[in-house]
Amino acid sequence: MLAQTGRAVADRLRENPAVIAIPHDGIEMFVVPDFISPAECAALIEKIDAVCQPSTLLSGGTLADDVGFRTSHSANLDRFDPLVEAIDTRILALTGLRERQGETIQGQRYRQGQLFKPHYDWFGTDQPYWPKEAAAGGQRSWTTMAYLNRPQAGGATRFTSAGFQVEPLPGLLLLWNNMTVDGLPNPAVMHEGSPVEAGTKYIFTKWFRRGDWY
Ligand SMILES: O=C(O)CCC(=O)C(=O)O
Ligand SMILES: [Fe+2]
Repeated sequence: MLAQTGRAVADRLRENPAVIAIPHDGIEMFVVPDFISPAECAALIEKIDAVCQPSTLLSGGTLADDVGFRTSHSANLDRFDPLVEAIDTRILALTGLRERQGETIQGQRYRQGQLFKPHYDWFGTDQPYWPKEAAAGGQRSWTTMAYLNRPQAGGATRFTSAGFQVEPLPGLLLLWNNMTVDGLPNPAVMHEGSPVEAGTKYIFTKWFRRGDWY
């Protein structure tokens, strides 16, 4: 099931001329330049600033005790906001995923010195949070993430095991499959939001579940 989802999305992305595959052994990753327009980036940044709160980690997880692990601010955007809805609709058309599989778009703001240490977006099924997540659509299949601006220095998304990084390029959508081609959690997709060295970094993330998130 997760293997099928992974393949269906990847096949659809490969057929789309606007999508660029990032070739890397063992990871399915793609980018779409200019997916978010400059006006949309600016509007999203305003919305993020208006509602963001200190970012959280999954409660009871092994990482939850490390206070310096994720020092950014996060904003759960209103999924019925017309701009958010429009972007959601484009991401669904791009990926072929179902609306109800998608978590609400979450904005992230990193000020100078802030970071998100190396982690997986997939859930550890041995973790205390898992029963709750299992009931809320289950495992995360695809991550979609867009850069809304470029900080003056730092803030790349570094794939720490795979050994490459994606630089914040405003408007760029980055997509990757959190699962292997066999539909199992992929150890190769460990990544971090590396520290912003100067300026502020704004992104959004939207994760997709195996089943219905809501
Ligand atoms: O800030 C980044 O570049 C990565 C963000 C991230 O990994 C996440 O929100 O799950
Ligand atoms: Fe992540």
